[in-house]
Amino acid sequence: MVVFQNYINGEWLSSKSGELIDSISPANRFEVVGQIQASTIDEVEIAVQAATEAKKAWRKLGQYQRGQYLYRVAEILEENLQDIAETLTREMGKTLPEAIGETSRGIAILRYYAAEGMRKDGDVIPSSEKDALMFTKRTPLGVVGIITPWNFPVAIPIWKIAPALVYGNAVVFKPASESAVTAAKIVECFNRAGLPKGVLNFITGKGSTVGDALINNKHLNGITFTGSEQTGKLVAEAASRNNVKYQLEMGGKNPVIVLNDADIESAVAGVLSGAFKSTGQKCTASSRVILEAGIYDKFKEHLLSESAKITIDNGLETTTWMGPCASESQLNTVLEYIEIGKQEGASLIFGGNRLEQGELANGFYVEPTIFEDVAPSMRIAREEIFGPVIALIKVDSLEEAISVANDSDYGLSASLYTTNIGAALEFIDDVEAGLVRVNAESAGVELQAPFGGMKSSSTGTREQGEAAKEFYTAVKTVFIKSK
Ligand SMILES: NC(=O)C1=CN([C@@H]2O[C@H](COP(=O)(O)OP(=O)(O)OC[C@H]3O[C@@H](n4cnc5c(N)ncnc54)[C@H](OP(=O)(O)O)[C@@H]3O)[C@@H](O)[C@H]2O)C=CC1
Ligand SMILES: O=C(O)CCC(=O)C(=O)O
Repeated sequence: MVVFQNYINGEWLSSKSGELIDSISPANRFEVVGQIQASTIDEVEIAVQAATEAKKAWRKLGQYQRGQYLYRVAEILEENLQDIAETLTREMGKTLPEAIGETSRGIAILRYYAAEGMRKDGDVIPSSEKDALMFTKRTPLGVVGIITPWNFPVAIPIWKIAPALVYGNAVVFKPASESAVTAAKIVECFNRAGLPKGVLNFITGKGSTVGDALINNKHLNGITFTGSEQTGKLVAEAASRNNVKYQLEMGGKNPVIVLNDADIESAVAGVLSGAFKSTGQKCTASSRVILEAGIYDKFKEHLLSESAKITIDNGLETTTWMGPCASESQLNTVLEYIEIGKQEGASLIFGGNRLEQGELANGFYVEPTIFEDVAPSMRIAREEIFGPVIALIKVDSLEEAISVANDSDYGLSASLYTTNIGAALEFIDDVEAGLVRVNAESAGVELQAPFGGMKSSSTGTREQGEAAKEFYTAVKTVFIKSK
């Protein structure tokens, strides 16, 4: 059994608790992928102290030199791509091609932020005084706490750690327990790149203890979090209490509108991929499919025939299109929502069952599931399920479709399928979402563009691309006169 330690002040260390947590494979509950430390609250404090001690030298090193470290991490991650992608699939369940894609994305993110090392960190602003020089200069926050979920175990940690580091912050990183082995392997790439001690610290353990101690630590200068709305609220409360800058990425209930004039093939392909890839466990996953009445029957028929072709099995098998849910609790949530949908009076027209034939009985497999006759007020049309379940909703016009799409507490991603440019422009203008997609699926974000949502989906400034700088730095406005 491989045991993964914490990484604090440049050293891999076992927790003083002496307790370990098994990280199991969702494809087979009897396979333990590795064991992680059930750390103590004191160890969180030690990790924050290590970051606090390291932050000044790291800031003084300069942005260019910090970027050079990220290039080295990218190279090491690339050398280990296959192993890390396989670990991701074994630990979290998504298919190997998806895991390879995600790990490659992690490498690209590292290189993007490595190059930030050579980009500007301020602007010159004309002063009203003729002999003065006035400019802004970005400065790091100091110590940033990073808490990540299990659904993108490589990409999300990297899209938080890489900008945090290049902009000069020291980091304490607590990953989701369900994907902590993959996270440890990512941290090892930073270690092998020779990062100065204390600049990146990694601590595992339960969210309710280790995560709670981190978000309530008074020495943090920033907290970035991706996960559930419930935990996000706790992060916001703790950060507000301690006057710490924070950024939250939480849920979605992402609509896909398909108009009568849409290309059916492309709309069905987009819905299948957006709703069922990664077993629907993306905050950008499509969950409400809002169809104009004139295309409803044809779309439904094609969607059902394509859904029937989905192969479900262990993500390591080359023939698998969709893997298991990431955990037993996630599977149970999905099954509960399927029951809720039936009780609410929606019609189940595809799937709806746990899969338990042969080896599948040892894992957390569920069929892709499609409901119709779904009213926008039903819970399956309002609450985030985070599984392969979609609700078909019939509407009579674009205006009604946008109104249904906006009738949600969330506003992360929204798609429209149409060949009418006027309809596309109206949608772009009126839909309440941070990611607005036309003739493209709701999931899948580009690393160089801002990522985040409206309403309950996100709080704080955007992640990724250049936008990340807003969160990880503060602006100093400098004014200089010659005498
Ligand atoms: N926006 C997104 O991308 C995601 C959304 N979700 C949504 O959340 C639901 C539940 O998933 P779940 O994994 O339970 O999400 P959580 O919000 O519980 O977990 C996200 C992260 O927060 C940590 N955490 C948990 N409790 C606390 C706490 N009290 N203080 C500080 N950190 C904490 C977790 O640690 P630990 O793993 O140790 O509990 C994990 O690292 C999903 O069904 C889905 O709807 C989930 C994942 C990603
Ligand atoms: O759609 C994507 O690629 C990213 C989704 C995401 O960030 C998430 O599910 O947390």
